[in-house]
Amino acid sequence: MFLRNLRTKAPLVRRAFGPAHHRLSSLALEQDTAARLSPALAPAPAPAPTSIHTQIPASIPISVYTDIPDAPKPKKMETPVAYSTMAGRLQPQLLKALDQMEYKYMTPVQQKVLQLPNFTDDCLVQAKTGTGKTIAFLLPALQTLLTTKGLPRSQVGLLVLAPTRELAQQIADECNKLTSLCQPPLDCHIAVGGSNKKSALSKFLTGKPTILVATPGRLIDYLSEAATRAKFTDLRCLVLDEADRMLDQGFMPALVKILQQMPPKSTGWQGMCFSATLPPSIHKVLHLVLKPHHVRLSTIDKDEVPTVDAIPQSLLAVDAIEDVFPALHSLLSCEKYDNPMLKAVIFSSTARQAALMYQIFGHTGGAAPGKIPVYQMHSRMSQTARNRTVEEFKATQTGLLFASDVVGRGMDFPDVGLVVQIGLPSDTEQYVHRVGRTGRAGKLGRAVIVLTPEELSFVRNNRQFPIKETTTVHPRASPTLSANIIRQALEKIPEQSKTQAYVAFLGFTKTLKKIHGLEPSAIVQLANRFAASMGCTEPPALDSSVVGKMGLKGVPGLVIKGKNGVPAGVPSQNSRRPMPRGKKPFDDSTPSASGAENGQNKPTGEPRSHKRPRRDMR
Ligand SMILES: Nc1ncnc2c1ncn2[C@@H]1O[C@H](COP(=O)(O)OP(=O)(O)OP(=O)(O)O)[C@@H](O)[C@H]1O
Repeated sequence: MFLRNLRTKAPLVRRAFGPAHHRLSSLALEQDTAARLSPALAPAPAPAPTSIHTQIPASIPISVYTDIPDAPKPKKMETPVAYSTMAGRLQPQLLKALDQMEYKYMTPVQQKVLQLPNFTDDCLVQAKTGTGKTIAFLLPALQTLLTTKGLPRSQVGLLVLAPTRELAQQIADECNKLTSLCQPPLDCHIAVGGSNKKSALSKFLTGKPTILVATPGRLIDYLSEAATRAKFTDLRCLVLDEADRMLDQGFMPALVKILQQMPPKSTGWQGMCFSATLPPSIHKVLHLVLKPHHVRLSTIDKDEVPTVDAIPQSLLAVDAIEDVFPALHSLLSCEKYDNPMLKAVIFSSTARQAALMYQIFGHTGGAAPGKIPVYQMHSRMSQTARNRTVEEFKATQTGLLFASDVVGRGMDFPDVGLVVQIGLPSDTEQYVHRVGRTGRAGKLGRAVIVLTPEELSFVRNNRQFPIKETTTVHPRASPTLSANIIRQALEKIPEQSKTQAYVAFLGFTKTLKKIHGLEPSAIVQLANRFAASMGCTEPPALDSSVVGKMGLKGVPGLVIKGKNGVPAGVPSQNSRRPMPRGKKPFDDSTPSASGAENGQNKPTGEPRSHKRPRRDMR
């Protein structure tokens, strides 16, 4: 495998993934790199290398990582309990549906929830990603709906709130499977943004929506109508999936508005909060949906990390931001070589970067390894394109999905074997959820995080995760070839895409100022190097209003339209000569140099969703 036993060869690996000009550089350049990196990472100076690579100063002191704990030993599996034992406690039509879904045994979280003496208790439930929490909250809630006398089917008895449209749809799909045998039917409606509100609302008002799965924004729209509000007077259960997200500052105002339109908690509706991560910050707001004496369940031990044990987590530390795309290319090529049916999700920090990487690796740039479909998923796409991507990526056996965090939580894409995170997640919880897109339902998976020196503090500050620095150079890895393929791909990417990715990078990096510890001028410098890594010969020119909104007015290094000799309203010519340094012919000497494998001759990775992204959806 590509990423193994790094410790002995780390300096070599990092050199291998440096851009062409790094690798051609003299010792002086390497020393310069070391000086640049050490302050970011190591409190102590780097130990002198003692290996055969003595002539190469270790840019990152290996000792920094030696105390990262090994992956925890998997917990002893408890004997699974069959769903058939729930006869008498769950309605026969639910049990039959579970059987049809081939869910013979309860997962641990399902077992814990279904062993509660009372299915109508308020509860806060934590269980690892991919362990069946959806069924764990749906079953007790559906059981209540099916057994409560006097609940009119045209009234919403169960309301599930989820943070994203795709997750809401996925929950509704699972719910429909569970209720498929119920007679009379239990109708599940969905209220999410990006769809035709008028027709969905009309169906909701004229139909029998006993269950509603919604995202907060669209539900608030719905609730502005008195007739819609009247549908909730008999509410029996409210579930917050991804509860910590639903209760964070971003969603809190919307949640409060929704709760104001619901019957008061004193009417007795049940509150259920589920997530793989429950940071302490949520406890002060739990009272909004849970009674003070609610039940707390967890399948995660106190001293255990919330990531799945069966997912080895690796760090691929690159020398510099310029190395990220070539390193990713090399990683994916080697992974594809090892596993021709590779199915991977590659997360980016921003929608624009996800779109850019889709272009680099997909139809436009053609840098993906041969014969692998490439998909994109982010908030800048139309909802139709997003839905199509979800459907197709769920169904495909192999493919690369370049995604932003719209699918970072909750989404269940079967058989994803690899998750790659490019750069920092927005927070520790998001790291856990992204990793959790693989290794689901007991399957195997691996997770890699690709970090630049400026980002390595994430590993240092989160030693609870068993992240191992990666090492072994894969025999098929050819950094020169990867750098060249990426350079060629970047030449085909429209300048506008690069400018958008640059602006998004600036914005995101600024929001993470606390993590980076970077001053505004350093953020701009880093963003300008990101621009260089996209093949821009100068930083993209920005409108001064954009710069003002980001709070970066007057920060040196930015190119402002109408200033710096750049005409107003005209984008800078930043992509005419991409990556001018280190331009070299393809490295045909490596085994993986065939055009078919590396996409030199034709656009590899046929895109599956190439509808033009819609502007500013978020
Ligand atoms: N009892 C079961 N037996 C077999 N498979 C199951 C069972 N329950 C759920 N699954 C499957 O496990 C997978 C993960 O389920 P689910 O999406 O509910 O996980 P989750 O815990 O909510 O994950 P996340 O934290 O990422 O939201 C799904 O593919 C689901 O079909």
